[in-house]
Amino acid sequence: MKNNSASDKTNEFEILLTLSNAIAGARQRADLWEIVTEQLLEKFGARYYTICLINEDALTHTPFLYSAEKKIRSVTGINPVLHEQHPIKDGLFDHAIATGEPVIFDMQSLIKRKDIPPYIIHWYNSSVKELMMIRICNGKEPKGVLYLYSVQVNSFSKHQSGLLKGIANQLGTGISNILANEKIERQLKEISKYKTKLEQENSYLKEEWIKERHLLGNVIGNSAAMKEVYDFVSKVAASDTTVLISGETGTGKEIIAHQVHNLSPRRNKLMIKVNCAAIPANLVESELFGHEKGSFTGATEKRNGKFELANNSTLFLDEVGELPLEVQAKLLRALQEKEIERIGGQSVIKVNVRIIAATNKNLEEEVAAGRFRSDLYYRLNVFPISLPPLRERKEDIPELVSFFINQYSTNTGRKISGIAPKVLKKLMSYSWPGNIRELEHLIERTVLLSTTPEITDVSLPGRNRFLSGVAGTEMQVLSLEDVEREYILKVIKLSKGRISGPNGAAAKLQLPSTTLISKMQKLGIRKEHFIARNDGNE
Ligand SMILES: Nc1ncnc2c1ncn2[C@@H]1O[C@H](COP(=O)(O)OP(=O)(O)OP(=O)(O)O)[C@@H](O)[C@H]1O
Repeated sequence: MKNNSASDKTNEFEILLTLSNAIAGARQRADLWEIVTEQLLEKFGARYYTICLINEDALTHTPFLYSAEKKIRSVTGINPVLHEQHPIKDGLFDHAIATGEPVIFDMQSLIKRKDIPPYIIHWYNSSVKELMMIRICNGKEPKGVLYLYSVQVNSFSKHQSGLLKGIANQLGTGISNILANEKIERQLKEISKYKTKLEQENSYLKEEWIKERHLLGNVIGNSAAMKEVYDFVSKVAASDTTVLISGETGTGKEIIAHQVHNLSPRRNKLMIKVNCAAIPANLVESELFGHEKGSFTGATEKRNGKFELANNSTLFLDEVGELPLEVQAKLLRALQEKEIERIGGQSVIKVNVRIIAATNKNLEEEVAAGRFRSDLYYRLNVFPISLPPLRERKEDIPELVSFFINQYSTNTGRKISGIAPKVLKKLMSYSWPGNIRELEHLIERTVLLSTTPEITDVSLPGRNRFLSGVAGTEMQVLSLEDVEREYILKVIKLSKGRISGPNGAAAKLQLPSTTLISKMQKLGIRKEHFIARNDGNE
């Protein structure tokens, strides 16, 4: 294509038309790659090509489309398509942009120039003899440069200028369309990721909503101890006061937290729960305060924390005693300042959150042991509500039992009408270390296993720890070991968990503390037995 006769002109026009149509139809990079590789190169006698585009910084350019790297034969083995940012002012790229006309270089002489860009050296080492460059514009805006490489000398000619300029213009429009498509695809992907995240969040909220509705009105118990709790709940609910609910495991701390929230002006929004013990220590902070994308390894997405989710609502911090000390400091700050900062975030976010915290630990002891910040303890302990263990409100057992029988027989479709009085007596004589949760699970199991309309037996845990003084005629016979164990536990609790010293359990039992400790080991009494049941009165 070196002459410029009339028939060549017609030919050029046809080529331009064909290529323009093909380029206009390209939707993706792969389409354009095929057109350039299969239709354009040959027309110009080129073996390889690169299309380099100006980056957003307007200072550098990067390869956008290029010959299949496997096909390039380089004597050094180095691929000349360098996937990096090259300065626009590299003496060639800027020259092509500035002239707007095709520029042709003989590689032999080009290589002798000072400060030639590294990619030129590599193309030279790939047996390239000639280079032709043309600016690519979208309308008037320069987008990049098309580099055509020939492995023969005198392949390119100035006569090809008109055709090449026409094609470069078409390429400019085609590339802009492809970039716009890629941007839309990226955005769609983002939207779909965001949608999945929202769906997950939504299903969490729905679950909590169902739970909350279910819990409303289902707080059972009319004992004096529970009436006192309800009284506290009704007094504190309407305010924004921080509530600290304490009690052994399974005493209903969460159900009471829901009650406080549901009686508060914030009830139209969901109470958000964080179980501080269930989340690995290194993730609690992000769970509470959220994080920015890339703020730590694994933070691939920006995430809002539960504090933000609970804005204008209630945040329930379950098992607050398990919070690592450094997160305690951040929680304190959030409570004091009423603002939070996402991990890796640059700004603070104002939040209006009512806090309800719960713990089955004795937080005063945790403070004394240096495991819980005293300033945070005082911040949380504004309005304490202590839930009694089930063994201290045994009069609630019959009502709870019939409530759970009802609930589980409805759920499982079994027709269980009630429980035999002797079985109820057995339940009332048990000490319920797992409290209402333990009772609930036992009834659930029993309902499933029951073959009669009335429950005639229950299977309590192996070493049944029955209480003395049970009303009724049956006397539960305990092993001596069980009695000893119960008694020692009782004395230790009476001594506020102290074993040795003048007010310790050993002194009260008139035993050397070493003897008491070895007895405790023999009987399997561990610290959590008397610390968890901090106010037991068995
Ligand atoms: N007064 C109650 N009436 C009816 N069900 C109750 C009552 N108290 C607790 N429950 C039920 O007992 C189970 C345990 O209650 P909850 O989770 O509120 O206890 P918790 O004190 O928060 O326990 P943990 O400290 O182990 O988290 C739940 O299924 C709850 O519905």
